[in-house]
Amino acid sequence: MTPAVHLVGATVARSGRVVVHGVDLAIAGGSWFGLIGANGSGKTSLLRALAGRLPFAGGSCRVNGDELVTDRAARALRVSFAPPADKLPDALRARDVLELVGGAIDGVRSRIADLEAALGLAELLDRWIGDCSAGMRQRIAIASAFAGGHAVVVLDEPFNWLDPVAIFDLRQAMRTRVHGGLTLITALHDLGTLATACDTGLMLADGKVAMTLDEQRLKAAGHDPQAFEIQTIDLLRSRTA
Ligand SMILES: Nc1ncnc2c1ncn2[C@@H]1O[C@H](COP(=O)(O)OP(=O)(O)OP(=O)(O)O)[C@@H](O)[C@H]1O
Repeated sequence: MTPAVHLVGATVARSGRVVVHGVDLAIAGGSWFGLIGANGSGKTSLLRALAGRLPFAGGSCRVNGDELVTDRAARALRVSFAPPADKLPDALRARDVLELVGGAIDGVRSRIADLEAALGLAELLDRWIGDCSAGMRQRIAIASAFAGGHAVVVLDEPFNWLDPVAIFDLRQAMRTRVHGGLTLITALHDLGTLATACDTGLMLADGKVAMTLDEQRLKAAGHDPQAFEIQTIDLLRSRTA
């Protein structure tokens, strides 16, 4: 079956320096892919390029079979990406942001009804972003990634700043969406979520693939998250030493 996302030799440069070197990965439709790695290992650069927010410097990037490596605009249309929560404009309300991304608010709310409770959105809609806490901004940023009804959604560390209840509820709601066909790609620093919620993934180190996490490996990780955490931390330490 054609992967929802297929990268071959994907390369990304920042300020003229290559920071993602020839990454290969294939993500099945209707699955949750987790990207892990040390600070500065290239996760955000790779995800921003996939979502058309940065150019690729080389390689191939297919989305549902279509080659889009040189077409940033097409990637941005096909792959939704949550804006960085701290970059949301203070002078807008949550409902303005959601309408900018997804059109009339009633349509957006029906599209994200299953996430509304997890994100506590009803209480946020009319709040000015300038008056929001970091966790509230993160809730709005995540809601906006789903507002357009995309089938492929990229979230860069979505659980940052969220309280434990929101993390639990959002993880469950996103898992249910993945069962329903969503392809979800997230950078994560939380190995527990990787082990228990993701279907596949990989570890980046210095912009290169350091470990591929296939379905079998993550299933085993889900059965013994502690052992997985120890092995993964050891590998992360050895790759950043
Ligand atoms: N705007 C930028 N301009 C130039 N270089 C950048 C920029 N943003 C990131 N980089 C560099 O690109 C490399 C990869 O950074 P990136 O943000 O992709 O890593 P990351 O794995 O997402 O890190 P973190 O876990 O800290 O978010 C780093 O060496 C970083 O210094």
